[in-house]
Amino acid sequence: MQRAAHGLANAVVRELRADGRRIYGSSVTVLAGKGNNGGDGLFAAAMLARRGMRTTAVLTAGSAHPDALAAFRAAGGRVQPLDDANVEELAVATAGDDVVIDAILGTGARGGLNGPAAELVAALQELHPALVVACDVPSGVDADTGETHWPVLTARLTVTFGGAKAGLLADPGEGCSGRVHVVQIGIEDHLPSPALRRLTVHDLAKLLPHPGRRAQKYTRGVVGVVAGSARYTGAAALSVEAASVSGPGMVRYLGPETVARQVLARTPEAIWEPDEPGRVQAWLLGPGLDGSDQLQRAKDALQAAYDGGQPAVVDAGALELLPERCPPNWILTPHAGELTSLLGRSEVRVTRDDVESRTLHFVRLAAEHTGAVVLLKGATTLIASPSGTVFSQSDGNPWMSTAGSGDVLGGILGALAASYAASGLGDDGPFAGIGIGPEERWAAVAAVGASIHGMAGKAASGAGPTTAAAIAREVPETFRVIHKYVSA
Ligand SMILES: NC(=O)C1=CN([C@@H]2O[C@H](COP(=O)(O)OP(=O)(O)OC[C@H]3O[C@@H](n4cnc5c(N)ncnc54)[C@H](O)[C@@H]3O)[C@@H](O)[C@H]2O)[C@H](O)CC1
Ligand SMILES: [K+]
Repeated sequence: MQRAAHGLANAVVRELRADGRRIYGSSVTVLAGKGNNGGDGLFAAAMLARRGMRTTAVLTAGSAHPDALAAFRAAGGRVQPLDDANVEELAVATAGDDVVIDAILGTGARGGLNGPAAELVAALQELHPALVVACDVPSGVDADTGETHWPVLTARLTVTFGGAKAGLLADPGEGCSGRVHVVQIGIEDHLPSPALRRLTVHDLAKLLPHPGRRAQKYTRGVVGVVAGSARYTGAAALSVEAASVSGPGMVRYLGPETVARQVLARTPEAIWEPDEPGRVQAWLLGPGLDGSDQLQRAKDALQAAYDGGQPAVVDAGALELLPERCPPNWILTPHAGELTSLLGRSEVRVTRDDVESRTLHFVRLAAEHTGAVVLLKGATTLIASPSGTVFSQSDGNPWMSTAGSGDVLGGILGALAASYAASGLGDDGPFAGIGIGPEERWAAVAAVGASIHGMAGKAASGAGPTTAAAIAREVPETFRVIHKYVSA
């Protein structure tokens, strides 16, 4: 607990300094619950009091961790028990402080806040305190699933202990947590393996496909793309362009001649396949599909992938063409609305809102029911393997929610699937090298793609508007940025 409290107190000091504020004389209120989460908060506030901060503890449950409360009082902190009569007054006073530490509920929470604590947090959320730092998890966020129970006080920073909890890596929980800072407290070796895994740029540097000295275009991975239509020519152009800049040996395009002309105008390196396509190592099916001819081409390609054991990235309209059970090297890329339809195929009747409030639960369920890797697109992208492992990537920014962005993601994924199908997923490959087991590797491939897409989108956007085409154009530079992290 002391190490946790030290980590929390130091993070608060760093954040205040980054805001250009003095520590001495600044004010902090810790909202302290009755358990060990409150204990962490009170011990941390005692340390801040000893550094000259004006400190108040609002005891939200009447009692508090005895030793921590004693330490807080001994350090000169002011204690304010919360009750029905002083909610408004305490909310206004707390909101005016330089820092609010949310230490009401942590991993011991069952459901969300209630009573005066809930009223206080709801009022504080409306008053927008200058700086909110959550202790371990924002109170009201389920540490295991990321599900949230209103009200939750949105944090700028969450200081968590031992490891990033799943609830901080899955929406809606991630959206309430701000930046996450992990404090090592010496229990790491005793923690179960994380329920969610996030690939870092260092992981990506180890995993990115690299052509061997004697590579040639057929050995580096050829991807077949069935996308677009007379009505949605852009989807074909964007997904083929994105695939071609993501490292395959070649991109074969299947679609109507009118669309192929526009595709080749943007990506002359692609090969149009008007009839039986040449050999591919992976498929991308679905962006912008419309009309019976394209749907038939997608059906034929899906059947060829199924019969040939080839990986397939299945997006948008092609999601309607899936067999009852998919091979584990298929990557489905629904958004929340498409996930509800996917789940409906196995009689799971949910709404888009249901999915968005329980993203981790439903992405896992979809992978289990379909047998495929399921990549659920969103502010945080979750990638579930049918084996139950989930990756969480959150490298992009909200400007990427623009037309065609999903088509670009599909192209990146298709190219990576082709490159890795040619080599890299074996037990002697880079995925095994970072502890990714054989049943998780296709989910990891999808996580690599989601991360590259996010990084490219954030770079293309800077802090402003961008387009899907600009995201695709940023992919080569993103590979170069990642490559800088290759340890010498
Ligand atoms: N796990 C570890 O190795 C460490 C944990 N640390 C900190 O401890 C908390 C978890 O503390 P715990 O006492 O188990 O529970 P909480 O403090 O999270 O919850 C407080 C208490 O409140 C009651 N409660 C449960 N649900 C509700 C609710 N919805 N409304 C009101 N009250 C509720 C219940 O009785 C709980 O016991 C962890 O987050 C860390 O901050 C250590 O510091 C580090 C090691
Ligand atoms: K908390």
